[in-house]
Amino acid sequence: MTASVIIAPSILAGDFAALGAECRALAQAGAEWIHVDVMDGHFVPNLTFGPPMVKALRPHVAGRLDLHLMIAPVDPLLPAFLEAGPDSVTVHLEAGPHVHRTLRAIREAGRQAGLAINPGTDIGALRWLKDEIDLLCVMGVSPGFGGQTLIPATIAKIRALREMAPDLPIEVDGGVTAQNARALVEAGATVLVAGSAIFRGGPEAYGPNLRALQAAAGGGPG
Ligand SMILES: O=C(CO)[C@H](O)[C@H](O)COP(=O)(O)O
Repeated sequence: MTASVIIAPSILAGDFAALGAECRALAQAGAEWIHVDVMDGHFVPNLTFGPPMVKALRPHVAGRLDLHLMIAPVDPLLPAFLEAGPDSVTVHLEAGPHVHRTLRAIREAGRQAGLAINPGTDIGALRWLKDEIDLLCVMGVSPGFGGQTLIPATIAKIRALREMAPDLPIEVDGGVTAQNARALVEAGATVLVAGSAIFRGGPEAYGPNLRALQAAAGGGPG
């Protein structure tokens, strides 16, 4: 499993005055995914990007644009975000009101459907939703801000989810560092979203930071 670990830099930690350049610099450094966090100031206590911003970023993302919607309700804005051109769209189980319908709409639009779960949310719902999703996003922190510390119980939670869904890509988002990457991957994570761990040191450090996280995770390039 470690050979296919993907590092997905979270643009939330980038320079908001130069996001297109940041995406290009990350691709140059070897990133194959860019994780884009949409926050609504309601579901989470922070406000970031709307559909026009995601659409403007799209041409600057050479690989996969992994869109994470931290908004509630999500359905009214979903068509505009789908039209912005992401490869995958992740919505929160907690955002409701009808997540099954939302996941279906994402797949019907030809995008990969992701389901995110907050640290305090029980994993039981996965049993009923796992056939509807292409990606499970396990929050390692309470969503809203970068730079937080991983909640330790995340590791046991990922392990339990991996048992429930042996083949499902599992992304962990929030608090990922070179110190905890190996434990997260050994528990079953296949995608590591990282903001602070990639962006610290500026653009010249993106490549070394990506490679350090990949090496710590124990996988090859990804
Ligand atoms: O979704 C997020 C926060 O809600 C971010 O993607 C996440 O926090 C990444 O930042 P860092 O690696 O600095 O924790």
